[in-house]
Amino acid sequence: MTTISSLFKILSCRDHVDYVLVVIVISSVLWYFWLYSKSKRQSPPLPPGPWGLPIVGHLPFLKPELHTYFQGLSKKHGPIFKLWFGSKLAIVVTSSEVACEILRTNDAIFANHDVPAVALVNSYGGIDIAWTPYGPRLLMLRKLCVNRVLSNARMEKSVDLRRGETRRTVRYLADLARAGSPVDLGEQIFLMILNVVTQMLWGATVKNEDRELVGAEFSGIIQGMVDLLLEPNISDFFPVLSRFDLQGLVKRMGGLAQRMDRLFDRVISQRLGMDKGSEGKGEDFLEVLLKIKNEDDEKTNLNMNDVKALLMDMVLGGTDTSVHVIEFAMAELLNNPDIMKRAQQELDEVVGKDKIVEESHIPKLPYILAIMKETLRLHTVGPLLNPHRPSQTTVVSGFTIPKDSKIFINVWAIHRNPDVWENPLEFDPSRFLDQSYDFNGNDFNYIPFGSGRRICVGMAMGERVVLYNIATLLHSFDWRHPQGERLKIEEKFGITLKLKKSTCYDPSTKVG
Ligand code: HEM
Repeated sequence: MTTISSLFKILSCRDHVDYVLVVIVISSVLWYFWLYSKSKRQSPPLPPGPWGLPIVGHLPFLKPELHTYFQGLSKKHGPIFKLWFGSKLAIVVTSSEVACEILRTNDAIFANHDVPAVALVNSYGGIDIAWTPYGPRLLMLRKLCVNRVLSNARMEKSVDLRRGETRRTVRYLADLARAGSPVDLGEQIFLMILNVVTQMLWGATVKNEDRELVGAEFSGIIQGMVDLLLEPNISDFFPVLSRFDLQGLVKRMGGLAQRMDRLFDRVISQRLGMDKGSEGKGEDFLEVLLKIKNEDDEKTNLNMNDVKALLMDMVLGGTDTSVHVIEFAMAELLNNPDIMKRAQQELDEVVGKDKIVEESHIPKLPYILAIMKETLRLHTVGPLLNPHRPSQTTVVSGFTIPKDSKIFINVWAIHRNPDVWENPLEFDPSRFLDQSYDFNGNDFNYIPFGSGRRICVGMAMGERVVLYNIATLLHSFDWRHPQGERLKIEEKFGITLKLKKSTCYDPSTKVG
């Protein structure tokens, strides 16, 4: 009672009424700010996305050609949308602006990859470049590879190893051409690139008589690993189940990884057994990596498993990608004889009709470079990059992207955006002749090698190998479809995009 009566007393006094009004106004303002800051503190929503089923989420609805499937969904759900793969949240990005927010503005946060269960097995526990999370160790490994193993200077020293392999394939194709036999070019390109890559890895180490044997064993293991990396794995969608390896994929990868490890041991012991005088002559990658391992440098500090994991990266990263770029380029050229003729004219002018192509000619072949760029635009062999993973929850384009979600950047769809590319489905290398796009990932409308901290470390080697081999195939032969038909160029989605059906070609020899 006393309180109420004193309140009345206060209110009855005019000074006190003013006082109360001031308190009410201040409280209202404070309350408003509290509400405002509370609403600010609530995180923005997750990106939109289609409905999924309980537990399995969107898994039952996925289509094998993920790149085209995601492109279709983006038309309905926008440039950034979400899907649940079991308990894993996937975020799909389909615009260069959002890709830039992820790969440039927030690059340090998103510069990690989501390691599939099987990849842990064939990468010595994820210690290689592709799976090491962003941090000092990754920076050290990448620097070492870019500056010392895959650098342009190092490439120069291994020119002879690459030339030998490519010329060997040309001689074989020339024999087939003379006999009038059509060529399964996909198979030949695979063997040629595999040999080129292995020559660079240990070509100066493995003796001639052992080469075929190592090559055959190696090729079988690589194919098996690529297939396993592609297989959808329950352990990745429900990590709590991973220890059961319900599909036995980890076990199968373990078998292949053991075979590969034995093969690495065999090659390494050959190199270690070589007499001191032969060191440095061949300049293969193995020799360089072993030298780095033996250096007394605290910052580098590689052990033998690190060396093997890096060799694995180069094999897996270097083979499939380059093979498919060359295969797509040749298929498009077969369908576009005018473009093939223009490329051959450039080669005849720069190289000469009766000479053979050398890597030193490459900087003088802008049209061949434009063919490679256009092939990588239209048939982006790394269509979704290697999915990135944020190390912390982040806001992108007004949406919350939770820590550890799986980020797919649909570069394939970005490269076909009609607002940027005129007639995007047409194969037209001349759009690259003005040099406005390069491979460095600075313009997010064109990022075939990725961009930022996780951009491909083998870009210099990939560019060289692809250009040199396309140039050699076009300069040495005229190519035709055996039945003279137009090819149906269909893509097959995988860790790398490839031609659905390998095609037969009719080569006729220009120079032997
Ligand atoms: C034309 C040929 C090639 C293309 C189109 C290509 C494309 C790519 C792409 C798109 C990525 C993923 C970037 C990302 O996740 O953001 C990548 C990563 C990588 N590439 Fe390549 N690549 C090629 C050749 C090579 C070669 C020749 C090697 C090695 C000898 C190589 C080794 C790697 C490695 C180790 C990574 C992982 C980098 C990391 O995660 O930090 N690539 N490449």
